[in-house]
Amino acid sequence: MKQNITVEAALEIVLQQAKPLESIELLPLTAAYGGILGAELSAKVNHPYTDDTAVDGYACLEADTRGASLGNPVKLKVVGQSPAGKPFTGKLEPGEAVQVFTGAPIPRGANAVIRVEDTLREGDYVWLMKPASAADIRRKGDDLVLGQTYLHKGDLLTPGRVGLAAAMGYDQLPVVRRPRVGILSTGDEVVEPGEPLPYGGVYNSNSYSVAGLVLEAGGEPVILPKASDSVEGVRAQLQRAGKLDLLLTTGGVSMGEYDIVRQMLEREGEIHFWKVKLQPGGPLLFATWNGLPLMGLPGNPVSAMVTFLLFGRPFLFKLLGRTDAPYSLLRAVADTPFEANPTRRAYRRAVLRWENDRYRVASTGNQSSGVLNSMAVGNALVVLEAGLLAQPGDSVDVIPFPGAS
Ligand SMILES: Nc1nc2c(c(=O)[nH]1)N[C@H]1C(S)=C(S)[C@@H](COP(=O)(O)OP(=O)(O)OC[C@H]3O[C@@H](n4cnc5c(N)ncnc54)[C@H](O)[C@@H]3O)O[C@H]1N2
Ligand code: MOO
Repeated sequence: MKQNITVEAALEIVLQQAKPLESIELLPLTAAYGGILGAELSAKVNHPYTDDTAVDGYACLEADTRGASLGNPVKLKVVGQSPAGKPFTGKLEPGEAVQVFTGAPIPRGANAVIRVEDTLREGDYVWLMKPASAADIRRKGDDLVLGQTYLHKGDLLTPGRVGLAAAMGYDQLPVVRRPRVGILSTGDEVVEPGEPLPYGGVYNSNSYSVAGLVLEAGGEPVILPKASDSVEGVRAQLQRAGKLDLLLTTGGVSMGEYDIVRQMLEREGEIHFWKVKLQPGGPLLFATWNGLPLMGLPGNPVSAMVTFLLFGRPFLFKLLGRTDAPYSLLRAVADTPFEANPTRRAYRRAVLRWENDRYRVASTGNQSSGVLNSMAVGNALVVLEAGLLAQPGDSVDVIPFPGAS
């Protein structure tokens, strides 16, 4: 078992254990948002289907309209209408115009369009106050070319991408199965919200904050009932939960008194590392139990969330084959001091904002790992290498919380 390793070394071990999921399910478009695309997708159609008009107006021959102006309008005969969805099927001849509506195909014989506001209709005729031009024609395949690949394996299915898939002709999408992530909170003092809180008790927040993070990373959280005090009890709960891809436990890792989970690991597990040089979250543990990857998140509410963000989220991204980064890093100007940890890399909760063309960050205040409020008020972590503090005005590295603003 490795101990007291760096964040980078720990992440490498975590990622080594993350095996991309092979299973793909076909989901209707409305169920696909937030999922990860499991295959390359090429367009089944051209879009636009054919050359069409970008404006409401009249299609005609450009040569017929050259020199048209308010003082010298050009008169064309209107020979038909082409609303979107009901294309004009005839052929336009010189001196003629067809009334068209945005999205309608350009009739055969026409090569230009004039906007309706630059015309005057008079019975079967239309006066053009300007020359018609080809600029308002959208060309066949301008957006999508039949057979070309536009969406890629590993893409996060954002609303724009789901919309694009629909435009490409797909009613169902191959989506990577969401990894099932068990969440097991330990600790005798931990009580479920809604129950009376006894002296010295604390409500279970970890299961719920971490479940939200799992969901946000693309996983399916499975909150397990509080661990009973035997390995068999935990095993029975896990069996009831069905097959898991990762088990997250919270609590009980600080001094190796890892209670049931420790017993489980001793009997049938392998600990890959315990303790990482970071704060909060120093006592993080990572193991394999009975073939199941197990991340022992520290019990302190902030530590559990921060370690999930730094290690659990990248693990799930790899399982899902996501091609986007699990989190981003940017630079900001510190508005308040940020305290260093002498021996570990520190991640300080902060409020990040954009002001006068630059990012600025301010501490959320009390940085104790028990102050969960800081994860609600804050929207970012300031990253400080061991021994390096930051003073107001210094430029610092910042990780914005994914999905927060
Ligand atoms: N003597 C030492 N004590 C501690 C050390 C150490 O190195 N030596 N490390 C500290 C650090 S750092 C952390 S982080 C915590 C981690 O402790 P554990 O993982 O063993 O967690 P617990 O002791 O079970 O709980 C810590 C804290 O968090 C509260 N908690 C636990 N579970 C939940 C939950 N589901 N929801 C809300 N709050 C929870 C618990 O009541 C404790 O207050 O250890 C330090 N101690
Ligand atoms: O690592 Mo603990 O999370 O410092 O509080």
